[in-house]
Amino acid sequence: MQEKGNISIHTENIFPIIKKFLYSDNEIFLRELVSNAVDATQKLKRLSSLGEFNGDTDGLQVEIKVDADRKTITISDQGIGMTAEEIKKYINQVAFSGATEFMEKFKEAKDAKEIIGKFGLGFYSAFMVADKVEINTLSYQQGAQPARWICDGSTEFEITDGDRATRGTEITLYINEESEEFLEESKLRGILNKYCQFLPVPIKFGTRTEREPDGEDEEGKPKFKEVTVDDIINNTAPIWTKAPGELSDEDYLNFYRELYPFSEEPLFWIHLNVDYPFNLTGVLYFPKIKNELELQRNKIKLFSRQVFITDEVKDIVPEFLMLLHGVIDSPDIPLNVSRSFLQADGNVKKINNYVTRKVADKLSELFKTDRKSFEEKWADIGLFVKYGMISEEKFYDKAKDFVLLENVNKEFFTLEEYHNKTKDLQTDKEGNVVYLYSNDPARQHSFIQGAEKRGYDVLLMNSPLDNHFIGQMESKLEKVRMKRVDADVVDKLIEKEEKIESILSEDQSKMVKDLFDKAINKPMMDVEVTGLSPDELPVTVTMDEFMRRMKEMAKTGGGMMNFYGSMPDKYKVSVNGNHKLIQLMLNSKDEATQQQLARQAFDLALLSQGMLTGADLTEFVNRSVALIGQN
Ligand SMILES: Nc1ncnc2c1ncn2[C@@H]1O[C@H](COP(=O)(O)OP(=O)(O)OP(=O)(O)O)[C@@H](O)[C@H]1O
Repeated sequence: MQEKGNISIHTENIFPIIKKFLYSDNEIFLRELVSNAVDATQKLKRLSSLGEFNGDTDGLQVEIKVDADRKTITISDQGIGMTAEEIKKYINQVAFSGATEFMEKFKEAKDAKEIIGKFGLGFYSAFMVADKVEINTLSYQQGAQPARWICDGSTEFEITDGDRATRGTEITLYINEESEEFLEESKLRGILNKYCQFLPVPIKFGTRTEREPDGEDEEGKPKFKEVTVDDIINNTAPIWTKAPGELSDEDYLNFYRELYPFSEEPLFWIHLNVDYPFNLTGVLYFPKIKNELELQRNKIKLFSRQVFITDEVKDIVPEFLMLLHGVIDSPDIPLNVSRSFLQADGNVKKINNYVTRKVADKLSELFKTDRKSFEEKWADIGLFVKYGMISEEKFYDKAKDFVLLENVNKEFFTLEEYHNKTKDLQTDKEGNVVYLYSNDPARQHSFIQGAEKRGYDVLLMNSPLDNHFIGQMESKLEKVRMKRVDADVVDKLIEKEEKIESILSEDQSKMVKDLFDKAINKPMMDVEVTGLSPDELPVTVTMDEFMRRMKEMAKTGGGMMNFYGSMPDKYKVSVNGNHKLIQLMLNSKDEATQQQLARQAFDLALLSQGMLTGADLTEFVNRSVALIGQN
């Protein structure tokens, strides 16, 4: 038999065009051809289980070989094979019908890349790297004749009788000049590891030597011999294909190590398994995140029936879940994922919601069953939970019951517990419960101490997301305000009805203000004389909560925020009129001494917050030395 024909493509130059646009990703030819070989093998197994094929299906494998001299790569399987009729139908028509459609769409397309993503490349992706492709195949059907198909990348093909003696298909690629890199064994191995690591049929790529026990020597010590075995590059039964009940913790940990060698152990994991309304399996691991938000991304691998697709899972899992590691396998996601496809696909949204829910459920379960360990892991989990709460409404609704607030004394509270803890002492005159927080306990030590002396509690909010988280809590929690502990003097942090009166007369207050204004002599320092408890510090320097937040936002945001960003830093200098130092100042009639005392008290306030630097610090030290010397 010999038959020549024309593949039904109207445009002659289809391959050069496809090649050109797909060049950056041309390694996927191997994924496509190996998965076809795996499919053919799986089909045979299915026929066997249906009783439609009676031969042996044990030990079926797919083999990849490179011949650097002949410049060929062959992919062979022992699957169902094809008859000449089937080649015509599946290769000439089916495999290439995509190409025809592709060309039609391509002609009117504005963005070629988008179009490419929508089409399964399938068999003809072979022409991205090969000048000529040959199929040698023998169908499993009784009495089938072997067939050979050759195509040189033009639209012409040739089918002849083949000489293959065993069932299955062998595809030979005659690698073109630009693609010779694929003839390197290490290159090919890398691609196989990337795409085929978990395919369900053993993939053989060459051989390797192994040590095998070989009896005992004269002294009774075990002997070993070197044997050559097939190098099977894949794990055919990765854990996500198994039922959770069959798996131990060690299995999950081992799989994690297989995915991410040299990584720290994960904190815990979730086994995903759903078959309605979409199919999805997978295992997601919670890594130790700490603060390296950016570094951790792109660690989830996406598979479709155990074929690796991509590790860019944006759009398939919500943004915050991209911090997780692991695998997701869904046949409902096509091999060639394109952004536009994902955005339009209803399943993707459902997958998104499902994964979010499962993650929230798992966290909730951990919290309920072992709160102590949950608290211990909070440094890692916390960032993730907060990220989720900020970015996903659905996640917020679940996480609000297990998100923890940590105070500066390393105690943990749920939102409800914290509210109950603080509501009595920390409610202001407008009925708002004011949550105090510190983003830098070492620096804000004196403020924290002051607040704690009042019986107030101070939260620790020092993670990179806390600014957003604080904003979110205020908008979600009714009548809760957040204030950084150094936003004002402690008496005014939480404004109450009762006021401590200043013992100074109006004139005296005015005098003290003038004295300080003069001594400080800085336009960004606003002096205010107020009556605080006598045991509060004589001078405290603060920046208003609103102003500080606006400035912080201006650093990251733009637009309206620029207005605040461009304003100079403004601080409030609260002078405690009830402190005995102020009396001392007023009693001294010598203005120079008064000035010196005012400046010294101001500098001490700056010093306690690490704000005293440069020439001011030097001057302070000199002045202090002089003051000690006076006694
Ligand atoms: N190794 C093989 N053994 C048996 N049949 C094969 C083999 N390779 C390809 N075929 C047949 O050719 C058809 C076309 O293959 P092609 O890869 O282009 O598309 P596909 O596998 O159906 O879909 P996809 O675009 O997702 O790869 C297959 O559906 C299959 O029937």
